[in-house]
Amino acid sequence: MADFQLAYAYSQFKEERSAWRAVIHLNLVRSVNTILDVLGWALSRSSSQSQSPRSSSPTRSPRPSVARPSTSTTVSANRGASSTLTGTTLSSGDMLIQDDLDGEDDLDDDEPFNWSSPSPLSDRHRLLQLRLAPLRQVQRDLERSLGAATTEAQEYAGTAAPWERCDGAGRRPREFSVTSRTGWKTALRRVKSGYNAARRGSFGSREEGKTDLNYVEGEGEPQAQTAAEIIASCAEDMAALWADAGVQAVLTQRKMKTRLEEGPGFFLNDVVRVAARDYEPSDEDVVRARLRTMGVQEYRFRKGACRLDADREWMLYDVGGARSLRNAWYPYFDDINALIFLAPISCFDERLAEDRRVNRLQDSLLIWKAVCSSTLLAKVQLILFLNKCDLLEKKIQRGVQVSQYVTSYGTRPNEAKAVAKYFRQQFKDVFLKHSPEKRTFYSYLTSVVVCRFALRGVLKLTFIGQLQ
Ligand SMILES: Nc1nc2c(ncn2[C@@H]2O[C@H](COP(=O)(O)OP(=O)(O)OP(=O)(O)O)[C@@H](O)[C@H]2O)c(=O)[nH]1
Ligand SMILES: [Mg+2]
Repeated sequence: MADFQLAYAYSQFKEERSAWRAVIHLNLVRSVNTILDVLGWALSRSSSQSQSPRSSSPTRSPRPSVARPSTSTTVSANRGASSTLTGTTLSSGDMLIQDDLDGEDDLDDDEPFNWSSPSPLSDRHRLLQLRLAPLRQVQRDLERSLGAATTEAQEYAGTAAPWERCDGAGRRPREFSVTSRTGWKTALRRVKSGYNAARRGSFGSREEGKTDLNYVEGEGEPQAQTAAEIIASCAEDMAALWADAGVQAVLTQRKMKTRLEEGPGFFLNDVVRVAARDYEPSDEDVVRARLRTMGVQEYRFRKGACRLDADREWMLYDVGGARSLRNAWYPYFDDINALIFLAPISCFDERLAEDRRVNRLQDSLLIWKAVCSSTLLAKVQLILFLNKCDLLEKKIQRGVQVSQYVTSYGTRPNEAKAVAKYFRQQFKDVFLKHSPEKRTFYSYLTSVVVCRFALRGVLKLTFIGQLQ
C-alpha cells in the first residue's frame, strides 16, 4: 500500500514516513528474535547431541500432528463460484498443486543436526544470545505501542516448527498485526507524536469515527524512543549475529535463511543504518516494511491520479488479505469502479500463515475465482497484478523447481518468464470461465519493491483507460 501512496500521495507519504521508524524497528527486531529462536533451539540440540548423540531435549513438548490431504490438490477453473471469499473448495481442473510443500514444518525435534563436526556453535553464540535478550522486550513494547496488544485476536497459525515459540499445544502465535479498529495510521501517529489522533475505520463497515480504541494517550512515543535506544545499543551484536558463519549454517540447514531474507520486512542487511540513533526511514524502507493490515483502510488521492483529470478525487480501499478478514470486503463491492487484485506469484512453494496446509498460490487463485464470479462485481473492471516477480526470479535462480510444487507445470522450462506466463494463463482461464459478463482481462507482472516507477506507469495507464 505504501507503494500507492508513494506514487499518488507523496506529501501524505512523506508526513507519515518518520512514523514508520517504529514499524521498521519492529520488523528488524522480529527477524533477530526469530534467529535467536532458531539459534537457541540449535544450541540445545548441539549440547544434547554432544552429551548423548541420540537423546532428545528434556524440555520438548509434543507437537500435534497436522491432518494432511492426500498427495495433491487442484485449483479448479470449472467449478461454480464459491459463495464466500474464504472458501477453499478444491476440485479437479487445471492447476495441480502438490500438498507436500517444502517440508519446513516436518522437522522433528529429535532430528539431530548434520554438522560436519565440530559444531559451528560455541560459547560466543551463547554470549550473543544473552546480549541480544533485551530485544524480546523491545518487540513486545513496540507491538504494544503500535496498538497490537489491545486488539490481537487469539488466532493461531497451525502447527509450529520446533524453534518457534509456542503455547502448550505446540501452536504458533499469529503474526503481529495492527487491526483497522485501531487503524495502523493512528498507531503510527501515536508512535510519532503521542497525539490522540482521530480514530477511523471500523472492521467490516464503511463507518468512520468509531471510538473503540483502548490505549493510553501519549504512551507510544516514549516506548518507541526507549526501543530505539536499545536497538542502537544492540546494533553491533545484531550485525555480528547475522554475519556469523555458524548462525548462517544453522539457518541454511533449517531452510530459514532464504525464508528470512526473501520474506517481507527484512532489514538485517541494513542493520547498521536502521539501528542508528538518527535513523530516518527512506522511501525505499517504507515500501519494504511489513505491517499487516487487518480490516480496511481508506485513502484519498486528489492530484496526480492521472494527467487528463488531475482534479478528480480517488478513493482507494486497502483490504486486509488474511483469511479471517475477507468477509469484510463485501461492503465495498457494490460501489467501486475497479478492483486491483494482487497475487504474489513467488509464493508457489509457500503455505498460508493461517493454515499451513494451504498453498499460497492456490489460495490466491481461489480468491480470484470468487472475485471473478461475484455478480456484485460483474461490471467492475478487474485488474490483476501478478506481483513479487523479483522474488520469483530469485527463487528460480537458486534452483527451486516449480513442477515440484505445481505438478501441472510439467516439463515446461524452469525459467521465471515461462513460469510467470503459465501462472498468468491460469488466472486468465479462471477469469474467462467465471466472469458473469464479458470483460477485458488486464494483468501486469509487477515487482513493487524493485520497480515502483514501472508500477506507477502501469497504474496511470490503468486508471486513464478504465476509470474515466
Ligand atoms: N520483494 C518484493 N517484496 C514485496 C513485493 N510486494 C510487496 N512486497 C513486500 O511484502 C510485504 C507485504 O506487503 P503488504 O503490501 O504489506 O502486504 P499485503 O498484501 O497488504 O498483506 P496484508 O496487509 O496482510 O493483507 C512488504 O514487506 C512489502 O515490501 C514485491 O513485488 N517484491
Ligand atoms: Mg496490507
